Amino acid sequence: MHLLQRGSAVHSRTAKQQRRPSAAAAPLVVRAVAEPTTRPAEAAKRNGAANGNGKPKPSHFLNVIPKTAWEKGIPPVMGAHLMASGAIAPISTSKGAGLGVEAHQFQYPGEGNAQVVVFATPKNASKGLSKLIAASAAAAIAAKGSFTLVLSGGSVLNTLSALAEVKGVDWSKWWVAFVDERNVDHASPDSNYKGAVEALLGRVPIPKEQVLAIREGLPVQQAATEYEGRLLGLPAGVLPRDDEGLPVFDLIVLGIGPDGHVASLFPNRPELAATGPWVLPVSASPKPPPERITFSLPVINAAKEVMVVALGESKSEIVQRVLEVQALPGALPAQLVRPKAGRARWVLDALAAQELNIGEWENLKDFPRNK
Ligand SMILES: O=C(O)C(O)[C@@H](O)[C@H](O)[C@H](O)COP(=O)(O)O
Repeated sequence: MHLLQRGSAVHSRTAKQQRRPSAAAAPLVVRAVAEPTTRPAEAAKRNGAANGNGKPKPSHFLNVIPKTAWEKGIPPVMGAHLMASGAIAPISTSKGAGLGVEAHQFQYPGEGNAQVVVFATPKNASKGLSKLIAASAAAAIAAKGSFTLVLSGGSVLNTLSALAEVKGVDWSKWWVAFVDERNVDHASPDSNYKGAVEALLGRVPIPKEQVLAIREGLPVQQAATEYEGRLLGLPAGVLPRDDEGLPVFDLIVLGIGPDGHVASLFPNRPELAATGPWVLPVSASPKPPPERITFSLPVINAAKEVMVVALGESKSEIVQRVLEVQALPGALPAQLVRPKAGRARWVLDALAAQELNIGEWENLKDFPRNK
């Protein structure tokens, strides 16, 4: 585990903690920010309801997997729950529309590589994130002479603007790709590329040929294939492959949507189960615009490091659900972000973290909530 910079608090849940309740690991709190404004009683009530203790929960907490969508069962790539015995849980134990879910241990492979970093304010988070990214870049450049940064769209792009102020960055070694992109022209206000240029790329001297934007004006399937082709063509010194042939990006920075989507991997959609292509076309996206391309989940999880950035009160509910509430497989794509050999970091501000019960994560009797 790594400790992070001043002004933030780092929290981890380790696989060891979850498997061996008697061997609690020491907490990794470096420096606490102002206590989050969690109201324990309300949180306990909500969490209890989410675990099927008989209390109804509001409809927007329901995780519904339409049976018709997965006739042969939920594909394993979408995540399977491990039971306390270590066995993989049955596909769904939902008794009805998400109510009364059976108790399973909330535990996934790679759990020990996850950290939550909480900054006091969005400004601190933006600065802190910039330093984390710059540190990842420096490490990658020292190790392999290049740094591959993969961006998503939405509000996270603005958060990256502080990166342009960081001193001593060797921008000439950076390569930038997009974990998802809307299938629109670069000049469109919907373009993630345009957002990234305005927030960061237009302000730093990364060579233009090292910024991989979507090709404009193609049908979405072709746009995905063409983008994947360019990634496949990158030299191994820039984009190495793992033993499964998947690309190992140095850092993927994700935002998160209110439904738990990351990149353009939306809940209970077929793209979540894709294991072949690196880049997938998405049509009829629930978040506009309707056509997008997205990295597959295995490509995201092959990265050396993934950061999920969530700032502000509007993200607090989904952050709490993803980090503390067991979802049915596929219901919360963000819960499936678990780099198989790398590290996952959640970068939050105090408002986004306010519903979390971080203090209880060390309480092995009540967390994970498996009763
Ligand atoms: O292009 C996109 O739409 C995304 O990459 C998407 O995954 C985004 O990151 C989240 O929806 C969060 O977006 P906000 O932070 O703007 O809510």
